[in-house]
Amino acid sequence: MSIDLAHVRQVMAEADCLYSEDQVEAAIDQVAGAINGELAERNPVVFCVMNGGLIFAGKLLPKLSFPLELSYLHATRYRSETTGGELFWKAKPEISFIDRDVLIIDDILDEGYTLGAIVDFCRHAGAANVHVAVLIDKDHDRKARPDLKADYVGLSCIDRYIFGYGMDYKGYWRNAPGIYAVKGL
Ligand SMILES: O=P(O)(O)OC[C@H]1O[C@H](OP(=O)(O)OP(=O)(O)O)[C@H](O)[C@@H]1O
Ligand code: HPA
Repeated sequence: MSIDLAHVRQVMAEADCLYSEDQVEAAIDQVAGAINGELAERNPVVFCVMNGGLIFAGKLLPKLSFPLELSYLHATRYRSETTGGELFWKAKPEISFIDRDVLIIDDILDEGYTLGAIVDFCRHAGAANVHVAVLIDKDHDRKARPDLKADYVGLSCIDRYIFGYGMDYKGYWRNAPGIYAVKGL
Protein backbone atom coordinates (compact mmCIF):
# COMPACT_ATOMS: atom_id res chain seq x y z
CA MET A 1 0.00 0.00 0.00
CA SER A 2 1.41 3.42 -0.89
CA ILE A 3 1.51 6.18 1.67
CA ASP A 4 0.97 9.88 1.18
CA LEU A 5 4.39 11.50 1.68
CA ALA A 6 2.80 14.89 2.26
CA HIS A 7 0.99 13.33 5.22
CA VAL A 8 4.25 11.83 6.49
CA ARG A 9 5.93 15.25 6.32
CA GLN A 10 2.96 16.87 8.05
CA VAL A 11 3.19 14.35 10.90
CA MET A 12 6.78 15.49 11.55
CA ALA A 13 5.87 19.18 11.24
CA GLU A 14 3.05 18.83 13.78
CA ALA A 15 4.72 16.38 16.18
CA ASP A 16 5.58 17.18 19.79
CA CYS A 17 9.26 16.74 20.57
CA LEU A 18 9.48 14.65 23.76
CA TYR A 19 13.29 14.37 23.77
CA SER A 20 15.87 16.34 21.80
CA GLU A 21 18.87 14.71 20.16
CA ASP A 22 21.09 15.89 23.03
CA GLN A 23 18.78 14.37 25.61
CA VAL A 24 18.64 11.04 23.77
CA GLU A 25 22.42 10.97 23.36
CA ALA A 26 22.86 11.63 27.10
CA ALA A 27 20.48 8.76 27.86
CA ILE A 28 22.44 6.43 25.58
CA ASP A 29 25.65 7.43 27.39
CA GLN A 30 24.03 6.48 30.70
CA VAL A 31 22.88 3.11 29.40
CA ALA A 32 26.37 2.42 28.04
CA GLY A 33 27.90 3.26 31.42
CA ALA A 34 25.57 0.85 33.19
CA ILE A 35 26.22 -1.96 30.71
CA ASN A 36 29.99 -1.41 30.88
CA GLY A 37 29.73 -1.70 34.66
CA GLU A 38 27.79 -4.96 34.62
CA LEU A 39 28.50 -6.98 31.47
CA ALA A 40 32.18 -6.29 30.76
CA GLU A 41 33.32 -9.70 32.01
CA ARG A 42 30.34 -11.71 30.68
CA ASN A 43 31.35 -12.22 27.04
CA PRO A 44 27.80 -11.50 25.83
CA VAL A 45 26.18 -12.22 22.51
CA VAL A 46 24.36 -9.04 21.54
CA PHE A 47 21.22 -9.13 19.40
CA CYS A 48 19.88 -5.99 17.77
CA VAL A 49 16.11 -6.28 17.30
CA MET A 50 15.44 -5.12 13.76
CA ASN A 51 14.25 -2.71 12.55
CA GLY A 52 13.58 -0.42 15.46
CA GLY A 53 16.65 -1.30 17.49
CA LEU A 54 19.04 -0.35 14.70
CA ILE A 55 19.78 3.28 15.61
CA PHE A 56 19.98 2.66 19.36
CA ALA A 57 22.29 -0.32 18.83
CA GLY A 58 24.42 1.64 16.37
CA LYS A 59 24.86 4.48 18.85
CA LEU A 60 25.26 2.29 21.93
CA LEU A 61 27.67 -0.37 20.74
CA PRO A 62 30.71 1.88 20.09
CA LYS A 63 30.36 3.08 23.69
CA LEU A 64 30.74 -0.46 25.06
CA SER A 65 34.36 -1.00 25.96
CA PHE A 66 34.57 -4.80 26.14
CA PRO A 67 34.63 -7.63 23.61
CA LEU A 68 31.26 -8.81 22.40
CA GLU A 69 29.68 -10.66 19.49
CA LEU A 70 26.93 -8.95 17.53
CA SER A 71 24.05 -10.36 15.55
CA TYR A 72 20.41 -9.48 14.91
CA LEU A 73 16.92 -10.87 15.01
CA HIS A 74 13.68 -9.53 13.64
CA ALA A 75 10.32 -9.93 15.33
CA THR A 76 7.54 -7.55 14.39
CA ARG A 77 3.95 -6.95 15.43
CA TYR A 78 3.21 -3.39 14.29
CA ARG A 79 4.17 -3.70 10.60
CA SER A 80 3.82 -0.02 9.74
CA GLU A 81 0.68 0.36 11.85
CA THR A 82 0.30 2.34 15.06
CA THR A 83 -1.30 -0.55 16.96
CA GLY A 84 0.28 -3.94 17.51
CA GLY A 85 -1.02 -7.30 16.26
CA GLU A 86 0.24 -10.84 16.23
CA LEU A 87 3.98 -11.26 16.58
CA PHE A 88 5.72 -12.45 13.43
CA TRP A 89 9.31 -13.68 13.44
CA LYS A 90 11.07 -12.48 10.31
CA ALA A 91 14.51 -13.66 11.39
CA LYS A 92 15.41 -15.83 14.35
CA PRO A 93 18.91 -15.63 15.85
CA GLU A 94 21.43 -17.55 13.80
CA ILE A 95 24.46 -17.28 16.05
CA SER A 96 24.68 -19.82 18.90
CA PHE A 97 24.21 -18.50 22.42
CA ILE A 98 23.83 -21.70 24.45
CA ASP A 99 25.13 -21.12 28.00
CA ARG A 100 26.06 -17.57 27.05
CA ASP A 101 24.88 -14.23 28.36
CA VAL A 102 22.63 -12.55 25.80
CA LEU A 103 22.00 -8.82 25.53
CA ILE A 104 18.89 -7.82 23.57
CA ILE A 105 18.86 -4.25 22.24
CA ASP A 106 15.56 -2.73 21.13
CA ASP A 107 14.12 0.73 20.71
CA ILE A 108 10.94 0.55 22.78
CA LEU A 109 9.24 -1.48 25.46
CA ASP A 110 5.61 -0.66 24.80
CA GLU A 111 3.09 -3.41 25.59
CA GLY A 112 5.99 -5.82 25.95
CA TYR A 113 4.73 -8.67 23.76
CA THR A 114 7.77 -8.42 21.50
CA LEU A 115 10.41 -8.45 24.22
CA GLY A 116 8.50 -11.10 26.17
CA ALA A 117 8.59 -13.43 23.18
CA ILE A 118 12.25 -12.69 22.46
CA VAL A 119 13.30 -13.26 26.07
CA ASP A 120 11.32 -16.52 26.22
CA PHE A 121 12.88 -17.67 22.96
CA CYS A 122 16.42 -16.98 24.18
CA ARG A 123 15.82 -18.70 27.53
CA HIS A 124 14.25 -21.78 25.92
CA ALA A 125 17.08 -21.92 23.41
CA GLY A 126 19.62 -22.19 26.23
CA ALA A 127 20.89 -18.71 27.08
CA ALA A 128 22.52 -18.60 30.51
CA ASN A 129 21.21 -15.09 31.19
CA VAL A 130 19.14 -12.70 29.12
CA HIS A 131 19.66 -8.96 29.57
CA VAL A 132 17.51 -6.35 27.86
CA ALA A 133 18.34 -2.77 26.94
CA VAL A 134 15.70 -0.44 25.52
CA LEU A 135 16.02 3.18 24.56
CA ILE A 136 12.58 4.04 25.90
CA ASP A 137 9.89 2.48 28.08
CA LYS A 138 6.33 3.66 27.52
CA ASP A 139 4.41 4.36 30.70
CA HIS A 140 0.91 2.76 30.77
CA ASP A 141 -0.96 -0.11 32.39
CA ARG A 142 -1.33 -2.32 29.30
CA LYS A 143 1.92 -4.25 29.76
CA ALA A 144 1.55 -7.88 28.65
CA ARG A 145 3.57 -8.98 31.67
CA PRO A 146 3.91 -6.28 34.29
CA ASP A 147 6.89 -8.17 35.78
CA LEU A 148 8.84 -8.02 32.50
CA LYS A 149 11.23 -5.10 32.90
CA ALA A 150 14.18 -4.08 30.81
CA ASP A 151 17.50 -4.19 32.69
CA TYR A 152 18.69 -1.01 31.01
CA VAL A 153 16.29 1.80 30.11
CA GLY A 154 17.38 5.09 28.57
CA LEU A 155 14.19 7.12 28.86
CA SER A 156 10.52 6.78 29.67
CA CYS A 157 7.59 8.43 27.95
CA ILE A 158 3.92 9.15 28.21
CA ASP A 159 1.36 6.95 26.51
CA ARG A 160 1.51 8.42 22.98
CA TYR A 161 2.60 6.99 19.66
CA ILE A 162 6.22 8.04 19.20
CA PHE A 163 8.78 8.01 16.42
CA GLY A 164 12.43 8.86 15.81
CA TYR A 165 15.73 7.21 16.79
CA GLY A 166 14.69 3.98 15.11
CA MET A 167 10.98 4.12 15.86
CA ASP A 168 8.73 4.58 12.87
CA TYR A 169 5.51 6.26 11.93
CA LYS A 170 4.03 4.00 9.23
CA GLY A 171 7.52 2.96 8.19
CA TYR A 172 8.92 6.52 8.09
CA TRP A 173 10.92 8.84 10.31
CA ARG A 174 13.09 6.21 11.98
CA ASN A 175 15.79 8.74 11.05
CA ALA A 176 14.25 11.61 13.04
CA PRO A 177 16.98 13.04 15.31
CA GLY A 178 14.97 13.11 18.52
CA ILE A 179 11.90 11.39 19.95
CA TYR A 180 8.58 12.81 18.82
CA ALA A 181 4.92 12.10 19.59
CA VAL A 182 2.42 12.07 16.74
CA LYS A 183 -0.21 14.79 17.06
CA GLY A 184 -3.46 13.24 18.25
CA LEU A 185 -2.01 9.78 18.97
O1 LIG B 1 6.29 -3.73 23.33
P1 LIG B 1 5.51 -4.01 22.09
O2 LIG B 1 4.12 -3.44 22.15
O3 LIG B 1 5.52 -5.44 21.70
O4 LIG B 1 6.18 -3.17 20.91
C1 LIG B 1 7.57 -2.95 20.83
C2 LIG B 1 8.10 -3.44 19.50
O5 LIG B 1 7.38 -2.83 18.44
C3 LIG B 1 8.29 -2.27 17.52
O6 LIG B 1 8.61 -3.20 16.53
P2 LIG B 1 7.67 -3.40 15.26
O7 LIG B 1 6.70 -4.48 15.50
O8 LIG B 1 7.13 -2.07 14.84
O9 LIG B 1 8.71 -3.90 14.19
P3 LIG B 1 9.83 -3.01 13.46
O10 LIG B 1 10.85 -2.67 14.51
O11 LIG B 1 10.37 -3.87 12.39
O12 LIG B 1 9.12 -1.77 12.95
C4 LIG B 1 9.51 -1.95 18.35
O13 LIG B 1 10.68 -1.89 17.56
C5 LIG B 1 9.55 -3.07 19.36
O14 LIG B 1 10.30 -4.19 18.89
O1 HPA C 1 5.03 4.22 20.06
C1 HPA C 1 5.63 3.51 19.22
N1 HPA C 1 6.28 4.05 18.16
C2 HPA C 1 6.92 3.30 17.24
N2 HPA C 1 6.98 1.98 17.27
C3 HPA C 1 6.36 1.38 18.30
N3 HPA C 1 6.28 0.08 18.58
C4 HPA C 1 5.58 -0.03 19.70
N4 HPA C 1 5.19 1.19 20.15
C5 HPA C 1 5.68 2.09 19.28
